[in-house]
Amino acid sequence: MQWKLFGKIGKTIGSNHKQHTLKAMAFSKEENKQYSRHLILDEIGAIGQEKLKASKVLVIGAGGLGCPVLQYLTAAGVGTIGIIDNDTVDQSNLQRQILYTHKDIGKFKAEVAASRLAALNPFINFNVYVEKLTNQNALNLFSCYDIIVDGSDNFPTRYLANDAAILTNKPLVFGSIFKFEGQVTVFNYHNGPTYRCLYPNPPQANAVPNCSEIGVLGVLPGIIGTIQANEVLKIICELGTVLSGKLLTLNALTMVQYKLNFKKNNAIKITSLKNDYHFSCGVSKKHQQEITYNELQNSPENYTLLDVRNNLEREHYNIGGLHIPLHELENRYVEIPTDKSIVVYCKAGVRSKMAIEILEGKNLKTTFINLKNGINSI
Ligand SMILES: Nc1ncnc2c1ncn2[C@@H]1O[C@H](COP(=O)(O)OP(=O)(O)OP(=O)(O)O)[C@@H](O)[C@H]1O
Repeated sequence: MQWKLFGKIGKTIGSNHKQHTLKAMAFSKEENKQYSRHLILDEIGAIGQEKLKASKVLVIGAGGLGCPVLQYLTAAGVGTIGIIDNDTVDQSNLQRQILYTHKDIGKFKAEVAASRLAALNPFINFNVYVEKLTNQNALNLFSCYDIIVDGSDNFPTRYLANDAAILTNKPLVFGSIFKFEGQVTVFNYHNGPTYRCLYPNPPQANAVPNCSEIGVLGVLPGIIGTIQANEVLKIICELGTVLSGKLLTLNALTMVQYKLNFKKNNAIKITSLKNDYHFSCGVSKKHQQEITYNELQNSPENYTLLDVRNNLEREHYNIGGLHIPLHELENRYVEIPTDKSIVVYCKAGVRSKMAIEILEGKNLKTTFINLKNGINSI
């Protein structure tokens, strides 16, 4: 596993924060100054701050949710923070991923995040993993931390993180966002309810689009990520009531929030990680032909292009071809010529897959091919 350390290299102190020998931790004059507003809180004080320093938290994803989680955990003085993300900064991330600037476009998020966070708090150890969380690395990685925070944006990662948290006996602080709504809860807290108790069945193939497909209010991950960070601090400092068995939902437009109770389902047993989380989460159950943009460029005359993005995206940039937005496809598929194979495209290759599923049910006498990773790949 490839990882780097930023900031101060700290002592390794067990895997369960409750077992840390707190008296071994001493704060420098500088740390005392940095954490002074925590230190004067009766509920945190020196003991709580020592617990924070002794704790190790892994954050999956340094995106919309990960950025505020990381900032507040760093500022609060969580001693060791792991950041796993294999993605690079894209200009469209800057609307909500507040650790990054224009200068960071194209750089690895996990690396940029760690160097920015080290400037915020030089007393923290950062472990940077520029890779994807997979069923190959999850168990080893999770076992190095006390608490896991899920800031990812996809179902395979959520089910994988859930199962790995159960197998390594770690609390998993979950957050998710969709347009104007967010959810937060804590899974597997003291063996409490898990993601599979709340959502036993993964959604149907491509049934739920992600932020790049549907959009998200920029401030929403800030709100939800901050609530996730709050849960982490509560767990470490043993404060308040942890959101275990309770799903907090928040609508940023109405500011209405609910706390929905859910129970542990003892019939659900996780004994090992699954071989293929992509398959089990239905990202692509049915095999679809795919073509890369480079392959398409070799013989464009052999294909008709079909753009299924919305009007605004089309106006902003397109690579030609017919334009039928996904939501109009059911009514307008008859407009598609069938003399050539159809290469369907969208921004990231998700809506185009949904479009192909629809079109394949229409018995048109042609072949539909997905443009791999959409026009993002150009
Ligand atoms: N399995 C995984 N391992 C590591 N990081 C992951 C994994 N799955 C998702 N992520 C990361 O989680 C972050 C989620 O961030 P966010 O929801 O803001 O979406 P994004 O991918 O950055 O942006 P967009 O969806 O608009 O393209 C991303 O940086 C992504 O790389």
